[in-house]
Amino acid sequence: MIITSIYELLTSGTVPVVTAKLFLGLIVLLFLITLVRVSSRSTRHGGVLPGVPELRGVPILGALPMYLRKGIPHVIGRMIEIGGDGGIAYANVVSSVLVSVHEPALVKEVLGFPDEIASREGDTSTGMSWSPFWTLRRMIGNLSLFNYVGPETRHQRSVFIREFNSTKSNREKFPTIARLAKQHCAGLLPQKSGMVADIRLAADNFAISLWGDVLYANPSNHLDDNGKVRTLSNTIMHLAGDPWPAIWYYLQQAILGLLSPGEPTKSESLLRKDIESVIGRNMSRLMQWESGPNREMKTLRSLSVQTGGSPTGPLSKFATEFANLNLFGGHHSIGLNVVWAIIELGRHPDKMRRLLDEIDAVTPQDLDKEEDGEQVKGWTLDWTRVTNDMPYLDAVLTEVNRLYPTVHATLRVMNKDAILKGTSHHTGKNPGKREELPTTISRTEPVILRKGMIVYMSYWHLHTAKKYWGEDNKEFIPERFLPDEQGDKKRPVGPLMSFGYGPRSCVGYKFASIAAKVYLVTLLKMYKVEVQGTEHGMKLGTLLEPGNPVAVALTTR
Ligand code: HEM
Repeated sequence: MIITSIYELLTSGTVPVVTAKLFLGLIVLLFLITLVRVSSRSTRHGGVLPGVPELRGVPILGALPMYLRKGIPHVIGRMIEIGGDGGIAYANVVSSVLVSVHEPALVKEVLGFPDEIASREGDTSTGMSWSPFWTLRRMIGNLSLFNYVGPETRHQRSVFIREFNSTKSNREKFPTIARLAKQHCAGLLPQKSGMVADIRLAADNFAISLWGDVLYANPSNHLDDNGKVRTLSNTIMHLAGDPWPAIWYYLQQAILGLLSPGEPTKSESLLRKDIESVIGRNMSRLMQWESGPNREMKTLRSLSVQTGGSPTGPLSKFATEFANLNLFGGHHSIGLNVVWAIIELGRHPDKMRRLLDEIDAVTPQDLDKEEDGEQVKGWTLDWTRVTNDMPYLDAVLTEVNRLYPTVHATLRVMNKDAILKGTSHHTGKNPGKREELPTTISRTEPVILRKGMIVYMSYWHLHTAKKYWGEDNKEFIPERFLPDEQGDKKRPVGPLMSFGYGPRSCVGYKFASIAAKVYLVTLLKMYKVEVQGTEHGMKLGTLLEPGNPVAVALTTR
């Protein structure tokens, strides 16, 4: 409230501009001094990281100006450059320490740490955390599996895995995925061929509709309230990856004492209200469905029942948390997979041809089939054929996830001091039997990661570095994942972690992958797709996205 009043006063024109600037400057100075004091309390460790290259910034603030101006992906990129073959570098941001670990063996070691040693949020009791997961938690309302730690996590993961990563449950969801993919693709061409569509919007809408149907029996989830789910999801995604909400939060919570730790700000509360209204509307749909003649249990209810909820009525705590999380997660990852695949296939007509041949082979035209009791001509998608008989499709998606990992980086905040064991090995290949990948780490003493340090790991770097992938590291070559004509796999295959690694890796990727595959196959089966323009750019924000909209011209095949 005070912030809003100050802001209103300063922008009302009643205070001279110079006074306003001086006043704001004073607040920022006050904030930075407190930031230095508080952060130094949480990361007091002297000597920072002996022997590890430092990305130097400006006095006192360190890399903060770079972080605020260019974003964290840029800071990570610079640390990777200076860290080189050592696989590790650091930067001070005021007196927080950001570390980049970017050598596969070391990354696996950090991602393998249990929660008590390293977690996504770290200690948030000071009200300050650079971790985007801390901002995310305030926006989507308390906890989700992303920030849970402790013994309960294992049970939660197993429930998710059963529901989204198991063959049995994805096979059950397959008819819904295939039906919605057909409906959405057909909807792209209401009147005439040659129409241009925004493929990002189209694929996101499919994904939102799919989640709506699977969770709540609401396939029009993408249309309700003029596409509110997509807008909300975009807002959450962009705010979570932006450092400013963390700074403003700290200013309001720790300096001005306007909030208790973890309490959302006014704008975060408004966002939460919007989320609640979307979920409330979806819950009414679910209740309607459950009171109807259909006996099939929707996924959200199933998640609820598996975690102690009753078969009707309010959801279990776990299922409610997932409903919140789902507003942010799940849509973009499916949509982006499709968009990058279309961009790259558009750039490589030979690879598009090879994929089309495979699609046509598994979806013969003029197949006589029965739909709603009538014999119709058409094509159909079959679970077994998509999952077993489409190796090229699989290779295309794997290559898309290599070059464009939607989650391009992650972080862990150290909760305790821990030795990075890999750094005690010396130069050479495959030191000990701990790691299969070549490593060039050369160091005389091991690195000790200290409590409070924030360790970033760039999946995108691991996926595209020349030293792991060879000379054609940046090229789109799905064939690298297939055997050659002699049945040999000759190309070097480096580290692949698009779905994370270790005890907190992705629990939903198989569902996401089958959804992206089915939509892609359906789109390419129905239309000749021509990507418009060549410069789509690449934006490393919270997720890895194209920098510009991707328009495609569609002609019926
Ligand atoms: C192409 C699609 C997807 C990609 C690229 C992706 C990627 C990832 C990655 C990289 C992580 C690990 C993050 C880290 O190391 O900190 C992760 C974790 C997670 N993912 Fe996914 N994901 C996808 C789809 C999904 C779907 C559909 C769900 C919904 C069920 C989901 C739910 C989660 C959850 C809950 C976690 C946290 C798990 C834990 O902390 O134990 N993901 N995902």
